[in-house]
Amino acid sequence: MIQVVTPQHMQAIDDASEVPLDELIARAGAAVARAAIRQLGGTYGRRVLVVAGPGNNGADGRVAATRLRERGVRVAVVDALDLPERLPRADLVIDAAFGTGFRGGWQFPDVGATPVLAVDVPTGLDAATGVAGPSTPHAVRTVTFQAAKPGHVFADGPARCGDLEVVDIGLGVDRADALLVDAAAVRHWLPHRPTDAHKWREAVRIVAGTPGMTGAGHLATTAAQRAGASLVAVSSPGVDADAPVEALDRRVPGFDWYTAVLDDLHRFRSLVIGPGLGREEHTVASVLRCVEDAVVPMVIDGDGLFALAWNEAGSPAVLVDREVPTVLTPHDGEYGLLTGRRPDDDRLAAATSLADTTGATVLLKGPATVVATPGEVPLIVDAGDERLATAGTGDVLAGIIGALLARQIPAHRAAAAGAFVHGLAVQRCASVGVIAGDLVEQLPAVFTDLLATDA
Ligand SMILES: NC(=O)C1=CN([C@@H]2O[C@H](COP(=O)(O)OP(=O)(O)OC[C@H]3O[C@@H](n4cnc5c(N)ncnc54)[C@H](OP(=O)(O)O)[C@@H]3O)[C@@H](O)[C@H]2O)[C@H](O)CC1
Ligand SMILES: [K+]
Repeated sequence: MIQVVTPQHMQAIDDASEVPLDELIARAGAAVARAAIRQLGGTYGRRVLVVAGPGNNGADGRVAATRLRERGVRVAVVDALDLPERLPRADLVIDAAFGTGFRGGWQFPDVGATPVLAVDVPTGLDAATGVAGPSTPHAVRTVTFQAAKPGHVFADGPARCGDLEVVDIGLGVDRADALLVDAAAVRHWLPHRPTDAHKWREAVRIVAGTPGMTGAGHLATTAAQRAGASLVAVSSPGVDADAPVEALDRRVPGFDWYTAVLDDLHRFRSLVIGPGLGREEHTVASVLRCVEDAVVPMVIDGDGLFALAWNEAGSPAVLVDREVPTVLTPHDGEYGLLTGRRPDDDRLAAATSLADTTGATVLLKGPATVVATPGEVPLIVDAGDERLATAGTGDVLAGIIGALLARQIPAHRAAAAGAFVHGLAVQRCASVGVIAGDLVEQLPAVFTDLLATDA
């Protein structure tokens, strides 16, 4: 997995390093030159323009200019603080104006359609958050050093950075602030089905869907089945017996459905609660009883999160007291309900603080999803795309995570693996018109591909 380190932490690593700064800059600049040559597809006859600033980012760019000239590339270097009226023509612009030391108020020049290669970050992109400035260029490639920064992954980062290349310049990273989840990691986390398997061994209990929202129960159920649950039992409180739910259906009518759920919960390995449950007072009360008394790993999603938030004074307490893992899956609105404040631009900090106050695993959904658990290095999943912002996809994710928990994957990894698989599923879907059920259909192929690939 790629390590992600905050800019402040990277500065501390630099300061503590025995490698002199000049040497780090020499290595960084050489790596930028190599990336430029790859981008240009050669050296002969190629022209490069380096926009170089006054700090170390500019120094990286000037070293790259020297290396490129040595290879026969025609290079012009312009000073970012003294730009000429007309920029020299080029096949590639290297943005070495400013990196992590930028303090705003400087505009990157208009380079028209010429591709931009960014050194460390495209100028003006906040390396801590990924928020772009007014003139931050859209780079085709960004070369960064030793570790990715949160800014490469969140907010405007992916769109502004283009392809991200992380180059080893010989700094030892003591600890990552987060890890970017990849296929090799997820493959490693997925257990093989044991030879002594039986249908109760990886059984998932789901409480999801109500009259008018039975689809949520169906999506969570089929997703859990396709993600390897050996048996799924779903309760959709209040849904009458004629409603079309295809999975094994144990409907629980009435108010105090929690007793029925808790009574045979010992047979199950995980519980998913919340998708499409509704927000009635008795639903809230039943959810809270389940959270208090269920002694299996649990995913709380959708209206289950609302129930926790509704119980304003007690919501962290009811979670802190749980002795088995809990996974919360909020989007920004639900995060706001739970904490009283929507997450700010520092999404790693937002997920971590909710995990710390609740003791739960928090999966904060977004274009880059963060998974935080007390005592664990946060995981970032950027596998999906904007088509996941479609009704019902969250129900699918909750079902997948429920199945992975039932398969005995620890909560932190189960949540991240679930988000990763969910992201791969949308990538496999036809380009437009994706509905949540399509993700479920893709799951067998996603797991097959994951397990088949060597990496
Ligand atoms: N381990 C690593 O990742 C390494 C990264 N390296 C590169 O170093 C830069 C960070 O270098 P730094 O010198 O700290 O910062 P910058 O190059 O971004 O720029 C700071 C200087 O620019 C001045 N500045 C900032 N904003 C403006 C502005 N709007 N107008 C004018 N001048 C500006 C700033 O002046 P101050 O007055 O604020 O001090 C500084 O002079 C990192 O991004 C990597 O590219 C190294 O290669 C080492 C290892
Ligand atoms: K830059």
